[in-house]
Amino acid sequence: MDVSQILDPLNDAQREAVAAPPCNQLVLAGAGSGKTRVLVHRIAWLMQVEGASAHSIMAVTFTNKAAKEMRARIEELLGINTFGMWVGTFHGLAHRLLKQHWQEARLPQNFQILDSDDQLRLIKRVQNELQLDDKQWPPRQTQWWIGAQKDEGLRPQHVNPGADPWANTMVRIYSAYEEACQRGGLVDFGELLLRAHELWLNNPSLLAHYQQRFPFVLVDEFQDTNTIQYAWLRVLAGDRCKLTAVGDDDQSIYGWRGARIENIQMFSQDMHDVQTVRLEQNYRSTSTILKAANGVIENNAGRLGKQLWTEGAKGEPISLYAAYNEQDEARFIVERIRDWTVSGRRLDSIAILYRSNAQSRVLEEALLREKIAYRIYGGQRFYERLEIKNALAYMRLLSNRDDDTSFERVVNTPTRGIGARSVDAIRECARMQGYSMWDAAKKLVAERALASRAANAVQAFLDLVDTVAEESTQQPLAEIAELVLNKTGLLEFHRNEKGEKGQTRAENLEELVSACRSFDGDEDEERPLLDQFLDSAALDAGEGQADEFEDAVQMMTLHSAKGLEFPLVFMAGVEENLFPHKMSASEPGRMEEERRLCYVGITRAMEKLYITHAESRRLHGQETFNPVSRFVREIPVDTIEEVRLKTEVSRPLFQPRGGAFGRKPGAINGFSDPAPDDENLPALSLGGRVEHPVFGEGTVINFEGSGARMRVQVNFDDEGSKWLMLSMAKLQPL
Ligand SMILES: Nc1ncnc2c1ncn2[C@@H]1O[C@H](COP(=O)(O)OP(=O)(O)OP(=O)(O)O)[C@@H](O)[C@H]1O
Ligand SMILES: [Mg+2]
Repeated sequence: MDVSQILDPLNDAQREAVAAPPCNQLVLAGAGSGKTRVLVHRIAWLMQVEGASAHSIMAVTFTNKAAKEMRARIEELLGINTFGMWVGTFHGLAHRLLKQHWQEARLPQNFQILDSDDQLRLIKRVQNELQLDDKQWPPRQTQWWIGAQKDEGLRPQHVNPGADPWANTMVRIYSAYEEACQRGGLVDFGELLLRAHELWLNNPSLLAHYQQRFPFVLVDEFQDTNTIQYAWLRVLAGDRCKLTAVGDDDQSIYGWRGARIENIQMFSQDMHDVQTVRLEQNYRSTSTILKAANGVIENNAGRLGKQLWTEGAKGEPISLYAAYNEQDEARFIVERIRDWTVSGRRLDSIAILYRSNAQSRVLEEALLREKIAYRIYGGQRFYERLEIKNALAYMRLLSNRDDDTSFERVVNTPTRGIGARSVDAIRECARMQGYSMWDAAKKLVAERALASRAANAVQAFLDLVDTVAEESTQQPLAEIAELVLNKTGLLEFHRNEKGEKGQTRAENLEELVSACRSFDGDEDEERPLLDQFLDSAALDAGEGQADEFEDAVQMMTLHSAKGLEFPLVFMAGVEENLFPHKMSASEPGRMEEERRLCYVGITRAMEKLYITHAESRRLHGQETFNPVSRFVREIPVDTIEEVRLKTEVSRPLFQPRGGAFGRKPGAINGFSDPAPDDENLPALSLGGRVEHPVFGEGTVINFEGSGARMRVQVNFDDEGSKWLMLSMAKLQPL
């Protein structure tokens, strides 16, 4: 039997894990140490050497994509089909199980999965039936609460609300919601897991069947399992099945969604005869990148503690770029991508990582402008996002009431009591009369052809659009966008959604205001800026996602980058309040989770890492000034190098005070031989005092570039040192 292709590509510690006799295993190791590789090779080993059939193996992965890759890799190693092997995410596997055993799970055969939006709507309906006011009982909050109970494996009857009236009401809604789901044959995401768990608990013979079927279960990214997932695994494993859990406590980043790092420690206690394997050699990154990552994560307390080393080359230093704003940041990244591809590298060797979804917009625009293909991993392109399309539809109606697509899109968004039947009637009338839907709606209302409630709602919608249109005349584009978001209730709707999705949608909407603010339009165009903007947004959306096989830059949030690796990585927006996210500041636990996220980000890079931050950033419609992230300061200084733009002037222009800078007297700009575009710039001198409208007073300590692109570094008395674009910074010499 030739097992060399399974064992040869492994080091000793990895081999020990892969070739161990069947046992419970915990592989605990840092990023890039080959945990996922061990998992894959272990499966190959079990099949090749222990005689396990594909049928007898279950592997849990973090994404469906990872599942696919795992199968492909095993098939490549063994040259066999993995048909019958269960590989997937917890949710995917639970769904598969429930589909097969719908009767035992007390579900109708054609049960439907409720996505988060549908779930919210159902919760609203249930609350209305219970005569609970949405304002007092925000449905998002209820949704979040029910999800949290399910993640902990709790049904309504398991929750003890005590005398707390709030908790009592939550339990009441939970019960009613559960009944409604059961009546409708509906299963939400949390329910998939809970139901699958109960399926086994309630059906011992079925459980016995699966325990026999799956003597081997392997789990990747174990540090991010929640209570119900872990319970599910343990029940399945019983005391016969051998469980291999692979993880890294330093990469636990889903605590906010109920994941429990403690499961790693529990594992050794709960399972017997656990072989614990530590992998310490990193194969992914240069020693510089590894050192930086280690430097950051060391600041967390209570780690399980791991050493990570590499034989890899030292590589290039990490480049830190202080952009003066988000546009400059995007421009910088695009230029570096160009440099990289000029040297013959592919685009898909590059990833741009960011903390929040809304950050992608400026980056996307810069890439589109430069015609660089990109793909947003695990998400949609900005202008294709549901909430953005809704807002744009309103803006289109302002400009053209006869835009039927937009009319249909938002006539009942956010919901205002215009049902499908009324919309059908409007569409039909429009068709018969050759009207636009807008005109048809007006006609039907005037003729009292709709039920009175619907008619009122339609009238309210027509009035709303007219009013916003009226208020928008002569307004700048960004104000129009703000009017739309506020008056239509779109922003409020998403803000009231509890949980990450609502938060993300609200942020994206605010980001749309930023997009409007920085939209210049074409000077030669006579059409209103609004129309130009709408066209440009439609074009951006129409470009479509680069398809799966096209060579493209990968863009994603730091969360979705887990488990992946790329030769070149950009971490963008590494600023306080953005990353660490401002919501984490108050809780030490959350701050440590943000730091782990930073560790995940840094360790995605194989050869080269760029970290960028912006002195000023327009995000979510607001201009913010954030200092560089504390995480950057935690990176050892000898691994990092600040990127400076080349100074384009060679003549000495400086006026050091007291000669500390050892240059000939002179001003930074404007004094000797001013370039034409220098004329409006304030005359500053090195060592001179200046005042900034936001940062207050400070001392000029450095400069680079020239003319309109000159940047100066000012050490502000209260805010510390910052690089500012001289032409934009509104600095006053004192
Ligand atoms: N023994 C080895 N020899 C050569 N390359 C290896 C070895 N082990 C792993 N690698 C390579 O190192 C990289 C990291 O491996 P892998 O993705 O399995 O690490 P990981 O521990 O799962 O990382 P993460 O914590 O980020 O999920 C991969 O490119 C992998 O192919
Ligand atoms: Mg991995």
